Amino acid sequence: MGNKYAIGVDYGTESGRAVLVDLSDGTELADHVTPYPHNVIDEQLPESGVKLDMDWALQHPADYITVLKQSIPAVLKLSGIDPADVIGLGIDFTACTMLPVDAKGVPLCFDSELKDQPHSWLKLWKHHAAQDEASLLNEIAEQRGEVFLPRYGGKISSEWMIAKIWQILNEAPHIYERTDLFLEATDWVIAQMTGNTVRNSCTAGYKSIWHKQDGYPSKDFFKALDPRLEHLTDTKLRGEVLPLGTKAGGLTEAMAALTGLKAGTAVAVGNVDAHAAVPAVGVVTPGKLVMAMGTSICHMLLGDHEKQVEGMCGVVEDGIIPGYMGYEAGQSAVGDIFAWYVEQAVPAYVHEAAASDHISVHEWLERQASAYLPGQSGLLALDWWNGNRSVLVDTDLTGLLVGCTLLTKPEEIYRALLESTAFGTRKIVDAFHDNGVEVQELYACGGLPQKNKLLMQIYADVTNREIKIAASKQTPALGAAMFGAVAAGSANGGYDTIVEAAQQMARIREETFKPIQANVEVYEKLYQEYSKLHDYFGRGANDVMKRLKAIKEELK
Ligand SMILES: Nc1ncnc2c1ncn2[C@@H]1O[C@H](COP(=O)(O)OP(=O)(O)O)[C@@H](O)[C@H]1O
Ligand SMILES: O=C(CO)[C@@H](O)[C@@H](O)COP(=O)(O)O
Repeated sequence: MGNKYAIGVDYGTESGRAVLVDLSDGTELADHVTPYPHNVIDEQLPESGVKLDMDWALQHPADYITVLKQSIPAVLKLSGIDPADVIGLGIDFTACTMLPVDAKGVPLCFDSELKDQPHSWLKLWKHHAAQDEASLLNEIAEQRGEVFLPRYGGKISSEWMIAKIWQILNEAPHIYERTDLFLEATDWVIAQMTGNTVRNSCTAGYKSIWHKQDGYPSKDFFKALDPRLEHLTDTKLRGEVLPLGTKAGGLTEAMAALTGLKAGTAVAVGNVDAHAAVPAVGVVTPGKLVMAMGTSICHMLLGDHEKQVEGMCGVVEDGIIPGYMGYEAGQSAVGDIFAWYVEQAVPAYVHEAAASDHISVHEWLERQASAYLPGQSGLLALDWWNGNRSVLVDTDLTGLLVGCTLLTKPEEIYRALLESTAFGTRKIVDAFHDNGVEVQELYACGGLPQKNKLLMQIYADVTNREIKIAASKQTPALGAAMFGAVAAGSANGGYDTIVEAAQQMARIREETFKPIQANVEVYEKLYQEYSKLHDYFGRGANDVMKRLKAIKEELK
């Protein structure tokens, strides 16, 4: 058998990327990025211009097919390989990114009667408008002593499936009625590729409160939320839940024509972006926390036992690597905070200086900020520009910057924002480690480790741990390709397990970031201050952030 290949497609927040990988050693022969034509829809619906409320974030499902149509032929062409040698395909996605579909699997937003109605659209992971439903769900689950709650750190997030579905039911009952299935976008794309609608155990476990042994929460629980939800899991959430790496089916003739691949090519069940990245950096055992660092951060960790950790996103058996408990935590905004600052708050002279140095504003600010020592700016920030996903699990929290004076410079604020996100990660690392899920080493992948060395050094200093960096620029896509190879199986030139695939294909860089002791000591002091602010504003001593939000909403 000559060389065999797999393609992984990573569906991020703003674009989809395909990577074509040699299965013998993980070499990436080609990659291609397709920005979503409609990007994130958070102000008004396409065509109709219907305005969206605060905290909404939608996407256009057709954009995902555009990614397949553009990026797969592009990687085939760039690599020059014979498409018949591509034996497996995998995808990974942001999550919970969900949509309502009709009995034929067609998104309701494609229906001309419904397309002007926001709830018929696909809700992106960072759609945060279902907080009321999430809060009530948590209250009811706690009162009833639901056993699932501790598995999700004590709180179900407004980003996840049940809160989003409930919001649709509350605000647009007719859309709920018209829905045949609520699907994760990752499962919908797989259904388009294979003609088979199946759910994957990763999104079902982390985002839809599904458990390998117990299944979904009871009908009684759903009835207690709202009698109309009583049969949700047998009806609109029905469907087989398959483990990661399972073959969902073969590529359809229509998709083969669209992509240039062979019909029947093995396609793995869907996966989540951050989770797919874990085997792609070679992590298949406990103790190693993988950070997928981009617009947000997802923190992924394996454990031998199910432990309770405050505010984690969840622990799911086989949720990342079969045979282990997969733990997830996260920060809802990281790169997004830096983007906000660069786009909304940096003075014109900085943009001009960056342009004249032929570097990006981020790079200019990083260079200037690198000249400061930890603590030298006198600034401290809370990283809640898009709420707090772990450990407080509260999307109504907002950002904070303390210590500004008339002498404060943009690069000092930029540095304080970088540091605030590192403190947020430290909270998560401590929450795991102190609750018996050990964190010995950190691994980083995603866009940020490639873009900002200062950021990575700050993370090493704040967490006092060495950080290893993924060699691939498209780590989740590489992981998705590895799962595609597992779906194909060794008999076809792939692999039988993800562990075997990781042994052959995963790669990290030689360069690592090691903590610098002098920095560690200053950051320890700053972290103690961060923790005081974190608890004061985040644990109810002063709910000013929520009151400000309420006043803003009243004035809408
Ligand atoms: N030099 C930089 N330093 C820090 N952040 C950056 C830099 N350049 C871009 N970013 C941020 O990187 C984020 C995009 O990360 P990336 O991993 O490419 O995307 P995604 O999260 O969609 O997968 C954006 O939020 C952007 O603000
Ligand atoms: O929430 C998850 C995974 O559970 C992510 O999909 C979400 O944070 C989006 O990730 P990106 O920032 O687009 O890489």
